[in-house]
Parts: sequence; C-alpha cells; structure tokens
Amino acid sequence: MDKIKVRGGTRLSGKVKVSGAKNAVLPIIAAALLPESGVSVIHDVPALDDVHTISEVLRALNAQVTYADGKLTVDSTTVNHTETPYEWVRKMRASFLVMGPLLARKGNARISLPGGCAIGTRPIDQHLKGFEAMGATIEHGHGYIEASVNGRLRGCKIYLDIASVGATENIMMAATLADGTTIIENAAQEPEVVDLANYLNAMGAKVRGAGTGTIKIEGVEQLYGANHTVIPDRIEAGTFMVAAAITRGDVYIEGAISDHLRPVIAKLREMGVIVKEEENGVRVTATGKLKAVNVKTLPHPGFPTDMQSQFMALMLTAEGSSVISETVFENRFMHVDEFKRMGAHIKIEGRSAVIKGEARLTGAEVTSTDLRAGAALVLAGLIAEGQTEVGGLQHIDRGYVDFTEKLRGLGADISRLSEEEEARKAAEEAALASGNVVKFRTSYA
Ligand SMILES: CC(=O)N[C@H]1[C@@H](OP(=O)(O)OP(=O)(O)OC[C@H]2O[C@@H](n3ccc(=O)[nH]c3=O)[C@H](O)[C@@H]2O)O[C@H](CO)[C@@H](O)[C@@H]1O
Ligand SMILES: C=C(OP(=O)(O)O)C(=O)O
Repeated sequence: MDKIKVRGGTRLSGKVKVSGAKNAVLPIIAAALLPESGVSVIHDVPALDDVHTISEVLRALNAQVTYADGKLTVDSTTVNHTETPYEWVRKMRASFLVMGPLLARKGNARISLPGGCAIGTRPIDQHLKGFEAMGATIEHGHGYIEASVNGRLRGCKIYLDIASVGATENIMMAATLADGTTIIENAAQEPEVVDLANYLNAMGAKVRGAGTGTIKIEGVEQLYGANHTVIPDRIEAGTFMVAAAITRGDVYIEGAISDHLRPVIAKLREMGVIVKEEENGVRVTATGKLKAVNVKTLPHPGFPTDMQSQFMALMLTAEGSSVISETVFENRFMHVDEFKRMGAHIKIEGRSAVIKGEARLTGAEVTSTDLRAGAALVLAGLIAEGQTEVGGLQHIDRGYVDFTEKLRGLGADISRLSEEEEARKAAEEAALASGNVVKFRTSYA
C-alpha cells in the first residue's frame, strides 16, 4: 500500500486550485440516470476514486459513461438493469443514491444495503420512508433492499426526522418524475443539494426551494440529458485553509466560495487567522499564536462534520484547550488515537473531545481511518517534528485530487511512495551509504 511521507516545519505559501466537489458530483452522476433521451455532459468532475466507483455503478446498469480531462459524459438511454451489488455499495455508500432515479424511471431498484462505516452506523431509514410515502413497496432480504412501484411514484409531503443530505437528494431525484408535487420538509440545505437541484432543473425538472428547509418538486413526464458544471469542493477548500493556518502560512485558495464556507471562516477568524474573501477565492494568512475555540458540528449552515478532524489538528496548535462536539455522526473520533501517536493530548467525553493546545507533535507512523481523518493526519504531519508516514491512503484517494502534489506546490516537504518504490529507495540509499553503488532494476523481462 502507498504511504504519504511528510516532514514538518515548512510554512506553506502560494496558490492552490480547488477541484469539483465530491459530494456534489456523486448525486449528480446518479441523477444522470434519469433522462430517457439526450446525453449529459458534466464539467469540472474531479478525478477521484469515488467518481470512478459511481461511474462503474452506472455502467453496470448499462449506461454509457466516458471521462476525460474533467469532463464526464453520461448516456442513460440504454439503461436496462436495476440492481447494484454489494461490491459497489461497500466501496462507497453514495452508490445507494441510484435508488431514487432507478425507482422513478424504471419502477424498481434492488440495491445492496450500505451497512455501517468507520464514522457511524449511517442508517437509510429516511430514504426508505420517503420512497414508501411516494407509493413504493420496500422489501429487505439477503443484504439487499428492493423497492418497486406500480406505475409512477406519487407526489406527497415528506417530513424528514433528520435533515439528511442523502435522503433529501434521493427523494428529490425520485420526485422529479413522480405524478404530482412532492414537498420535502426539514430538507438538508447543503450547497451540494442546491447543485443537484440546478442540474435536475437543467434536465427539465421543476425543483424549487433547494438550499432552504422546504423543497418543492413538481413531477414532470420526462427529463433530457443536460450540461452542468460542478461547484468547487468546499471541504477540500477548507482543508487547504487549515493547511495554511496550521503552518502559519499564506495561501490563496482559488475557487473557494466564501458563502459555502461561512462556519469554517468564522471559526478560523475566531482563532485569529486572517481570511480575506476575494472574488474567485479566499486568502488565508496566519502568524504567531492562535486562540482555542469550541466547535459543534451541525447540518449546513452549521459547522461541517467533514471539517471536524482537520480543525482538531489545527486546535492542537492553539493556546489553551478547545472542545469539539460531534453531533452529526456518533463515531467520528477515530483519528484521536492516531493524533495521540504523534504526541497529542485529547480527551473524549461522550460525543465531545477536549483538545489540549500547544502540542509538541512528533512524526510517527499513522493510519487514516476515514477520508477526512487521513487529510487531518497529513495536516498534523506538516507541523510535527521529523517525519510522519500516513497509511490507509485509499480513504484520501476517495475525496482529494492530487493531495500530495497540491501541498508540495505550496512548499510542503511531502511525497507519496508505493511499497515497491520505498523498498527500492531504501536499498539505493543503503548502497550509497556503504559506497557500494549498484543500479537497481524495477522489473525484469
Ligand atoms: C456523499 C455525501 O454527500 N456524503 C456526505 C453526506 O453523507 P450522508 O448523506 O450519508 O449523510 P446524512 O446527512 O444522510 O447523515 C447525517 C446523519 O443522519 C443519519 N441518518 C441519515 C439518513 C437516514 O436515513 N437516517 C439517519 O439516521 C446518519 O446516520 C448521520 O448521523 O452528508 C454528511 C453530513 O454532512 C457528510 O459527512 C458526507 O460527506
Ligand atoms: C464522510 C464523507 O463521505 P461519504 O459520505 O462519501 O462517506 C466525507 O466526504 O467526509
């Protein structure tokens, strides 16, 4: 398995460009299953493992999907399968987002039950409650959920018990082709929900109110493939904002949309970080001591849980103790033990963590437990004394495009090595040190 090696101590500076948002593009690609005619062309699609996974899900349903240079083309006119096996849902929970489009367009869908993951149990009851309210019959068996409807889904009023992002998106997609009007109350208000609604409307859907707690969807007879450009990734942007702050650097994050980052900007400013909102990005500068703050994760527009572990890394450098309350996922503190391996003092009390500031971090071998935890460990490595080796990169690859390269572009002492490269490098170094210089071949014919 690959590892990221980072040596702490460099102040980051320069410019970094944000890629398209993972959490926007995944539901958008699922929604590309809806049109019965026309081709969708989606721009600014990040080259992520998750994008590859959802593309494979669509191909397994018999859609034609091509990807090159950030442009993804989907032709769903040929879709004739309605089953998504465990293989794909296990890799990425967002695969479950094809249920709404399949049910709306084909009248049935058989999707593997996602199961829990490293950050929580993550049930899907709100998705299913919505589909049932729209007239679908739901059956569970052999690890699968099968949903079917006689004729079309019916528009109705659905109150979500939790403002779930995925449930809002799945129900919204299903409702575009339903008979009548659907109203989702206590809907998720994340910018990615708005981006999905914009794409659906570009295909001919009638979605109003996305970005508020009440979304109204008037069902239409048919949708048509459309062009769409994905919004920049606010979590990637936030991660680089923290990278600038943690190294007391000066970084311009091109493409970051301030309005999507209100809670992150507010908390950085509260800590004493300078954040300048510019027309096409934000500039983050930090020097000297930062103040401890308290953070509570909440659905948008609250502080995003996907920024929690990166902020924990930053809090380790503040003066005094900070508290994080994680209210979105019940088990999103797995990175704490990894931070402790680097010398951090963090105490978990129920769903809160108390983070002691002014930590003297030392480089260590650590493992990513989820996508954001992996990024946070790299951030901690940027300020640790000596070398940090971060493993479990399959998590980081799900959600960050060229993470190592982008950080190196800002001056970080960072590299990514495969096990093979690492062994070869070590042998070369040993040979050089002994004066016995030999040429190593990486392969033999
Ligand atoms: C691909 C994608 O967009 N992923 C994001 C999405 O995940 P996802 O859409 O899975 O997150 P949800 O908003 O659905 O989950 C929020 C909370 O609601 C609970 N829940 C959810 C659905 C349900 O039917 N029942 C239920 O109890 C979950 O277990 C969790 O505790 O939003 C999360 C919360 O901002 C982010 O961390 C993820 O990065
Ligand atoms: C939790 C995340 O993603 P997912 O919902 O795809 O697991 C994330 O992006 O931090």
